[in-house]
Amino acid sequence: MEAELFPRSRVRIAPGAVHVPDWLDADRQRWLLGACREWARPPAGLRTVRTPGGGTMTARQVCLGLHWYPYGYARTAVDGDGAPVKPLPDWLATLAREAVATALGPEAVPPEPYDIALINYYDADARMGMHRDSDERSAAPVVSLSLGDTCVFRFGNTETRTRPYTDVELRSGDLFVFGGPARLAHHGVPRVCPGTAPPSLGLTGRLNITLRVGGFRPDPERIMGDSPP
Ligand SMILES: O=C(O)CCC(=O)C(=O)O
Ligand SMILES: [Fe+2]
Repeated sequence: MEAELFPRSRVRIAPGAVHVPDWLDADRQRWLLGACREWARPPAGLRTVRTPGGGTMTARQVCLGLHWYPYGYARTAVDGDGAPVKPLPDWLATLAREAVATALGPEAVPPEPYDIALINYYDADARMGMHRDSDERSAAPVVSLSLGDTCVFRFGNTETRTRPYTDVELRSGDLFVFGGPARLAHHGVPRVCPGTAPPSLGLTGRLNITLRVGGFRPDPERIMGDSPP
């Protein structure tokens, strides 16, 4: 972990997109990491995501609340072991609301509860291409929490996958929230910086947790999309 002379300050990266450095203290990071390790176990645990074009995502993923697959949501791990997705605990939904209030202000906290978490694990070579989080039906802000290795997080625009964008260093404990006019901005992770996790955390690699509101009706088994890859 790098130690600055001055603490890093919060930055509004774009209207509706705010980076809050060091939002999670060391104890909360450890707690969250312990929880991620449990969620990553089968059934419906950490998996490699296959894309419809025949490729695989380099970040591996586990979901809570609803299961994301390219490109929709389901109640079971339709592209994994088929088991029911693990529930999203109330404390994590509450943490998401606190995050939005901190980053964007209390008026930006959505009325509906956060009901989806996507947890991505990046090893030293993993990255994530520019994309939009557009499979949800709600406009509620996306909350992103980072643990472990630092990464370069690229936050772009709603129109194109390319410039203009801003590269932000996300470190262990950082919060990033994007909502309002930034909710559908393209973003990605071009690079992880291996060996930069705080040694006391005990994680090799990087974990990112995004919390989202699905905005789906309670019933159907497969909520969007057609067949899994
Ligand atoms: O790992 C990150 O910081 C971003 C993850 C992301 O964009 C996603 O899960 O959709
Ligand atoms: Fe995303």
